[in-house]
Amino acid sequence: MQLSSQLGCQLPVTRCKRAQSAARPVSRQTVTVRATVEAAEASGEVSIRRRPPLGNDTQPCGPAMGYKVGNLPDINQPINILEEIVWYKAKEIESFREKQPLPMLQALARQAPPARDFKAAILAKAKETGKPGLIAEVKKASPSKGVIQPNFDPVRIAAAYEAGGAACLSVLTDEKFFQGSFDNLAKIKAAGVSCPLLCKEFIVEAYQIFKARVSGADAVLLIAAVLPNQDLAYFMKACKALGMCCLIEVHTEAELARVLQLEGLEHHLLGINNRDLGTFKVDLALTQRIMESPAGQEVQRRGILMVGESGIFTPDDVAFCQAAGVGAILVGESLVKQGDPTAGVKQLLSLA
Ligand SMILES: O=C(O)c1ccccc1NCC(=O)[C@H](O)[C@H](O)COP(=O)(O)O
Repeated sequence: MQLSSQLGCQLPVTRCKRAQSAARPVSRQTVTVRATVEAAEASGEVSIRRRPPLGNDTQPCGPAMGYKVGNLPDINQPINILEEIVWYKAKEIESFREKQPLPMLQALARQAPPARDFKAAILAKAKETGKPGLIAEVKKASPSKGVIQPNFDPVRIAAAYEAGGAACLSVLTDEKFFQGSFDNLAKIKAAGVSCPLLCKEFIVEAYQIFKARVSGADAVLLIAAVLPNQDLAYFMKACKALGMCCLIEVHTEAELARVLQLEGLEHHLLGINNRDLGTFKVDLALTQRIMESPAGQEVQRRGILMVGESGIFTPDDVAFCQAAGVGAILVGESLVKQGDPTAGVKQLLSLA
């Protein structure tokens, strides 16, 4: 594979630089000056820090964007759940890599059946139903709600979503915080479900993209709060080489403005996640606000497929997101907790 030598480097350049700068001592004053909510929101830059490679005991992990120092008892603690998840990923990836080194995954990826067209499946379903294309999420648990579906059978749920009219499926693979797994993804793929599959993971290394592909994913999630544009571009390139599409997720208008500078977005999807990662509150009005902003208008002008994510429970919520201008919705909790997910999908999309 052409890209294998480039992708053999596990740390994109920007991440190496961040790790170095994290090693410098951080004064309280620096934190006070730089770490304001306004600065984080206005910049649209990455708000999630990486854990220093040698651990927080030996290296401070840097000022926390978005938090006033008075609100943060210890800058070496994660500022929110997303940062906590991302810090844990380093350990998790290391343990995966011990069992399956990258060259092994790359060889398996070369033998895998080709990825299916995630974006085309959404557009086709939206045309057929007149509703936003549904990405239905196979989600057992979450940090905000704990266990959502105790009677969790990923293959049964995936097949039921497809029968109800979902365009694509999202499969949570994070084990520690969502009780998901890459095995669930592989099982759903092996069961012959024909909806294209999104690997819902917290990607920080190209290794995870290969693991997703080998497990049957057709698309992966990339989170703008975690990844600077240089990393996003690098991972988009890796996905393209593997025939996969990306769902690039933003939480703010400024993040959207930043990711709009990336090339080739027309082949991918952008998502607005309505969940505040500090409070866990979901607010669909965020999708509306961002779609009405100058960056949102640019998305519409350029015909980029937009996804409304999180907190969608009723047909009215679907109509609200559609009116805001999104062409797809990503729904987990409200569908997965239903006894009959097929009926749940039909009801949500008001399909006969
Ligand atoms: O779901 C959470 O509690 C959560 C917490 C921290 C980071 C991400 C989280 N969820 C991931 C998602 O984006 C949702 O699973 C997805 O958008 C579906 O949301 P919902 O329909 O509200 O289950």
